[in-house]
Amino acid sequence: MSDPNDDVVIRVRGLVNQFGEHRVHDGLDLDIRRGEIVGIVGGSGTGKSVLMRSILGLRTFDEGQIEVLGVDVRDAPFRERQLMKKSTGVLFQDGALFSSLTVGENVEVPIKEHYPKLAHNIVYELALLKVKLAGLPADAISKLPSELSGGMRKRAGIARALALDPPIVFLDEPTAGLDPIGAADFDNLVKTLQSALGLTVFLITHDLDTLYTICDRVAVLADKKVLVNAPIHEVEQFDHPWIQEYFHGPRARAAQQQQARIGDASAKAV
Ligand SMILES: Nc1ncnc2c1ncn2[C@@H]1O[C@H](COP(=O)(O)OP(=O)(O)OP(=O)(O)O)[C@@H](O)[C@H]1O
Repeated sequence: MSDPNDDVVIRVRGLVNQFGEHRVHDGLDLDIRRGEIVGIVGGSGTGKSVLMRSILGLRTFDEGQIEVLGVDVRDAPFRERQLMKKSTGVLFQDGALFSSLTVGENVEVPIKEHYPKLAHNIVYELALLKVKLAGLPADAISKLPSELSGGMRKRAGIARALALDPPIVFLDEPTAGLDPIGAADFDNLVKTLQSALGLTVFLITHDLDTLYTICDRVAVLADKKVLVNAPIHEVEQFDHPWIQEYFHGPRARAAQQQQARIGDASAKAV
């Protein structure tokens, strides 16, 4: 199915997900290209998390085909699927850190799982590197998640998602529960990681500021499909009631104005 020369790193075709009588996805297609931050939006219950879990191989979908980095997430041999797993880092909505482990130990979990023979001091150094990459102070490595603020816990989650240097990361509502300054800081971190590491980012969000500030494309889930997957200014023009309400309501206008102010400030700074 995939052309090795194209730059699509996640390819979803004809995806169907159904729970009993309830069909959540019905023939959903989606392409995500290397190095892009793609915001996944849609009303509550439109199946954003189910889509993410399907791509990650955490849910057995009912029909369709999904490839990540050219590997069929369902039908490829076990070894290839394991390699694919190493190539994807995930930050779940609640952070999903082990509460009884320190931040460093949390980051070490995937490293130890995939490289069980690595010397302890090297595992520690790698974990420290990821903690710093996520913008945490070095001493956060020995803290328990409960000793950190919400924003710092999200950063610890990012450090763990980056533990194995994956080229693709999945973020589920990363700015939910953060105050506006914390959310903007987190957006900056994601953007910086994208440019520094060339990361591809699959980003589920309801946060309009995030969509306007850092997303290269926005994919809208509605009517059991991806309605549109395009730069935000094209998405805004798409003729669909949910899109019109979402992108032209008062919250969207505030986000657009904020984005225009940022644009003006950077133009003046040049
Ligand atoms: N394990 C499950 N069993 C039954 N129904 C499920 C299951 N997982 C998800 N669903 C249903 O699938 C639909 C999509 O759920 P999903 O969590 O993907 O939505 P979402 O778009 O991420 O929503 P939100 O924005 O509210 O987080 C919902 O109606 C949900 O109830």
